[in-house]
Amino acid sequence: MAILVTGGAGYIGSHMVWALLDAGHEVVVIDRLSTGFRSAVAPAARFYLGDIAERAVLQQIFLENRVEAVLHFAGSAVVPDSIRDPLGYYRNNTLASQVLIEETVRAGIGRFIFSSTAAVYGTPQTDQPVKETAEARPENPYGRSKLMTEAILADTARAQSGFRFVALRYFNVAGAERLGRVGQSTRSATHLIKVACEAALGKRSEISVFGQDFPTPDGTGVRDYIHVDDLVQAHLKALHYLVAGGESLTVNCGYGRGASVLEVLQAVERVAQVRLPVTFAPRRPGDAASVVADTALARAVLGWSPPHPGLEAIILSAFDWERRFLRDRDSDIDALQQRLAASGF
Ligand SMILES: NC(=O)c1ccc[n+]([C@@H]2O[C@H](COP(=O)([O-])OP(=O)(O)OC[C@H]3O[C@@H](n4cnc5c(N)ncnc54)[C@H](O)[C@@H]3O)[C@@H](O)[C@H]2O)c1
Ligand SMILES: O=c1ccn([C@@H]2O[C@H](COP(=O)(O)OP(=O)(O)O[C@H]3O[C@H](CO)[C@@H](O)[C@H](O)[C@H]3O)[C@@H](O)[C@H]2O)c(=O)[nH]1
Repeated sequence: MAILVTGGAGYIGSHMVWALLDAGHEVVVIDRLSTGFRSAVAPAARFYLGDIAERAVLQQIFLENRVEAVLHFAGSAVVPDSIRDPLGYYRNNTLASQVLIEETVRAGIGRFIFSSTAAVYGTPQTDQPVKETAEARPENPYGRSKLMTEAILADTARAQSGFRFVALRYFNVAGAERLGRVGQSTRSATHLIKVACEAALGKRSEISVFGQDFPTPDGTGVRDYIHVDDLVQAHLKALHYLVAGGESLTVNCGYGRGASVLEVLQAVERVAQVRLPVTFAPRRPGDAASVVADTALARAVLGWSPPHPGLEAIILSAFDWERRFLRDRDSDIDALQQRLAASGF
């Protein structure tokens, strides 16, 4: 039996593929390579170049492979892009997901894990950390496009007794795989930690802090940054949960710890031992002030309680990947592992 990973050539999906293979699963990937890379897909995975909105390619995959679960990462993931191109985001995150869900149900596959996001909360109105039961009030089309897909999944699971899902609401994912086989290679990245690592290595001439007037302790945006390896482990737990007969579930994936933009930039400066070329800019449209996960449900129901590496350890893994990516793709993985171990990660 195989696991289908949509978006398996992307940042998080490529880490997932390695982890599934390591756990002994057969893995099938579909990716249209819009933001992902063929080279990021582990060689042992079976790769289909295609769009999840294309029914024919999905039907071919389900015909040619005995798929027991779908892990759905494919999507568009950049908040500011969603403001510029809302229809593109609804098309790719909501409508294309609807096609995938429909074909999954039609193929009789009853287990589905969805990459949702903390962006569904907007800036939570209740006290933080935010629980899954908090009212979802997304502040941008990206968050709304994902929330609609959550609704499609919930309604489908209510109507189809054989179909169950876990929607994982990721907080801000960062870092590179501990083993160094894969990392974040996103072109023209907008993610704070990646952008800051690029600036530290001279790949960018400056890094902007978007907004200093948020209602947060230092006025800059606060997020719950989580290491990609820990997120991938949450998916393995979610898969076991569904296989064991667990009911459909929507659950946060974060550490329950917030860091401001300035705290992240200071940590990058400590890790990289450089001063960053920081400039200050107005708020970025669609950005929430602060969002930090309540982690109780993930611990209680999935048994997922990652060891909470420090922010610097997450940044170090991202920075080392970025440097290897820049200088030498064949650099010594042992040395990287030793540095990560020495950092307590
Ligand atoms: N990175 C984060 O911090 C974060 C946080 C919350 C949720 N997410 C979600 O996790 C998922 C993966 O994010 P990522 O950071 O790895 O992004 P990514 O852009 O690196 O990966 C997305 C992958 O999906 C592929 N893809 C996009 N649309 C497709 C389509 N219609 N058909 C086939 N392939 C398609 C892309 O080519 C890419 O390989 C996304 O759904 C994103 O919304 C990411
Ligand atoms: O150059 C930059 C980039 C970001 N930020 C700020 O840093 C914070 C984090 O921004 P970013 O790294 O772009 O992440 P988010 O906009 O929070 O979105 C990420 O995290 C979400 C979950 O919280 C995911 O759903 C998205 O896919 C993912 O891009 C925000 O306050 C931004 O305003 C800056 O100040 N300067």
